[in-house]
Amino acid sequence: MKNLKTSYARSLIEASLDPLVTISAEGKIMDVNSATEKVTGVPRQQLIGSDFSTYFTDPQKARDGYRLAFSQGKVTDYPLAICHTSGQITEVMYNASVYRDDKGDVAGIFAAARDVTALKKAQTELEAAILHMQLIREMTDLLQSCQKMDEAYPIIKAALVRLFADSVGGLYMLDAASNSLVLADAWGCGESELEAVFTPDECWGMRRGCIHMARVGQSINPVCSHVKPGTSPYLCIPLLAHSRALGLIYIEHRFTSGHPEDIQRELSIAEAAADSARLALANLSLREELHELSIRDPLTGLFNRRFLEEVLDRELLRMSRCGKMLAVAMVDIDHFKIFNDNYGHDAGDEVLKKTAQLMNGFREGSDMVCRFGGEEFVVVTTEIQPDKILQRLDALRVAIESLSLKFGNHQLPQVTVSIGVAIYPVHGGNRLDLLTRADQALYVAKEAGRNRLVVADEEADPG
Ligand SMILES: Nc1nc2c(ncn2[C@@H]2O[C@H](COP(=O)(O)OP(=O)(O)OP(=O)(O)O)[C@@H](O)[C@H]2O)c(=O)[nH]1
Repeated sequence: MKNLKTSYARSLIEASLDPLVTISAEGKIMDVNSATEKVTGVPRQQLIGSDFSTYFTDPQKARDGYRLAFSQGKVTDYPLAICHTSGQITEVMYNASVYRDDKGDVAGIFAAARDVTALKKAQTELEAAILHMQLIREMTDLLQSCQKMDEAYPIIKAALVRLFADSVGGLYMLDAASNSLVLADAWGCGESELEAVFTPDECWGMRRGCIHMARVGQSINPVCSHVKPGTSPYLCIPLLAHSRALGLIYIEHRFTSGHPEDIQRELSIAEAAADSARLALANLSLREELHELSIRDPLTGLFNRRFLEEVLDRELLRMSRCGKMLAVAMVDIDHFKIFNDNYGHDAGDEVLKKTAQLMNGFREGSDMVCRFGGEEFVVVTTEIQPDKILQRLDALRVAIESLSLKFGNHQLPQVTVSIGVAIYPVHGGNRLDLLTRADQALYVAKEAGRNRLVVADEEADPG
């Protein structure tokens, strides 16, 4: 009968998929089931009689739990990690209670472990997913407040660095003029480690218009030619808005594992981040295009009067803070009406364009040239030394005088300009005063015979 009971108890213990163990009062293993052999990788004969704590990643914590069970009579859901001889770790929760001998004294502990590795992994993944979503939301919020593309790049970069920890990557923007992707920002490496410029054709992600992942597991995806040899698995995330290419995010990433579901998760994160970045960049590029249109004169491509007024106010404030001087020069083409009257309006336009081109080439540093209206231009130069700027402006006048312009088969007459100059703070402290004084000086130049430069009179009143 006793044998029957023992055999019944053994069958029950062996039937359990959870590791079960009895431990003596001295901390030696007295009995185990086969689930314990499996989780430790150690055969039963070797386990029995050995110190129970040595099979855990943290033996001290295991001994503390054992003592707790001894003093309290039991412990529930005590977290430990069992280390297999292969190095594989199994996260477990222990439930243990004391057992007593015939006299009622505590003889040892009976402990049952529950494998919570999958649960823990799911928990970690959930926490990571929440963190990722928070980061992407934060990035989206910040991107919505950006006013320029340049402000958006560091935000996208910061989010990607955190989303793909330990990654190497780069943000490329498409330069429409040269049809090339230009590295705007890089992380996790020196910029020289990434290709600085390449064409969209060299990237499979750009060609396919979707995320391209290569060098991952068994993937047959081809490696893009912009990727340097010997790099880790990588992702190319094209930034396309309304099927217009804006740029590319390149991420060289140590994927958490080669498991398909892990790879799929990383792809989803990349897609969510790219969606947000794509929308924000599309809005910003549209806004920049509109802004550019609103500040340029369509005929000459120079800045327009509206932009001049905005910049001049800003620059005057800057000059007053740093105590430097600024020059406003009004440049007006002499007898411009003759070009229109004698050669037609298109010839007049040609003269305006060529003069504007020459003036644009004359710029140095932060000089700004704008078309003020009609045949009148304004040059603003900051942080000047008056003598030098007057010399440069007169050199501009001479250069215009030397222009040789043709329209169709006609050689056009010589183009000359008159220039009126006002200097901050000598001739005025604000935009209106300076423009008025420059205009008055221009009038004097015209009256004096044109094709000359006149500086505003220090004594005169702008009013
Ligand atoms: N072709 C062309 N002509 C323009 C444009 N804007 C203004 N004009 C013309 O420019 C001429 C300016 O002439 P005026 O202001 O009389 O002066 P001017 O002939 O330059 O003579 P001064 O300034 O006195 O030397 C006018 O005939 C305008 O119609 C433009 O965009 N294209």
